[in-house]
Amino acid sequence: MMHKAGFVNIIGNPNVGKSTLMNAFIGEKLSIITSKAQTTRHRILGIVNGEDFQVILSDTPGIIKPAYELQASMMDFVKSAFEDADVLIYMVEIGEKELKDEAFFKKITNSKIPVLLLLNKIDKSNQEQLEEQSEIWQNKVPNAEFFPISATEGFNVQNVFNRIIELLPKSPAFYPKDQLTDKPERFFVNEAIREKILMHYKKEIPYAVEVDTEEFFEEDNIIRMRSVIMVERETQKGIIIGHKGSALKRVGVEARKDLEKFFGKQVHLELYVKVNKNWRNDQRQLKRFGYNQR
Ligand SMILES: Nc1nc2c(ncn2[C@@H]2O[C@H](COP(=O)(O)OP(=O)(O)OP(=O)(O)O)[C@@H](O)[C@H]2O)c(=O)[nH]1
Repeated sequence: MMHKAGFVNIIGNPNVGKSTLMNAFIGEKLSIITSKAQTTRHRILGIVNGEDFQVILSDTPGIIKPAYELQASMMDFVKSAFEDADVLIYMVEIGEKELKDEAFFKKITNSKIPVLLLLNKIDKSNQEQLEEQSEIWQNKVPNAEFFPISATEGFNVQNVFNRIIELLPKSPAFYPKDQLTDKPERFFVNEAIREKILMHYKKEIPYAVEVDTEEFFEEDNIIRMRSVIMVERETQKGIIIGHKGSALKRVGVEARKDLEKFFGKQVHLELYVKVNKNWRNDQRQLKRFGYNQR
């Protein structure tokens, strides 16, 4: 039996649905999803295994013009997406007319790697709009194969996946077949907590937050975790904690429930909040959180 394996990188503007698609492929909630832009900060590797294939997916942060150091290093992850892929997925959404970064757009239209152009969220459109946008995008990226999809409804998702398998090179697997991701367990703890923070706090708070899981200790029946929520200012700390600790408690309870599902085990999660001034602009700290590869 012929075995195929390779790397698929998903790129596109913030909030178009890249994480949702990756999770639809994988069938697990690996990448956090919220309705705020810039949810994804890292490249996340997700692996879909079949008897005769292994698809290794990277979900990249949305394309943005960097305004501060964190964003600059996020864009480094995106650049690296062009270097190691066998298939590129370029995702746009209904209503989107152009890519903000022209240099980047050129890279896609000149790509030597096969490009699948996915027009996502078609569940939100009518037939007329769908036809109009399909034409616009096919003209803009003539080198790509075009698929209208709905990542949340699962429309056309299987066809895209089948096409990926066809395009992958003949190769043995790169990772053990029972592996789902290259990220350590602590990473998913951080992400689960960050998801709740994105959901429950407004404005600049989620963007000023980093989560670091300092302890992850697995016993027979329970996993004990301790995580610190870092903010940039004292005022933000107060907001995160909330009146009599109620806001923080809600984050903890909801994250714990998700983590219990994810790990299939009882979880004890201890959360605390710490002020860490300016972490987003500090090269050394960004490196420590795994952002900076320069
Ligand atoms: N209606 C509709 N909404 C969708 C679809 N796919 C994703 N969304 C929603 O779009 C929002 C953003 O989805 P994400 O998957 O986080 O987007 P992303 O491109 O990974 O975002 P960043 O990480 O910020 O780059 C979420 O609210 C999703 O539920 C779809 O097919 N239809």
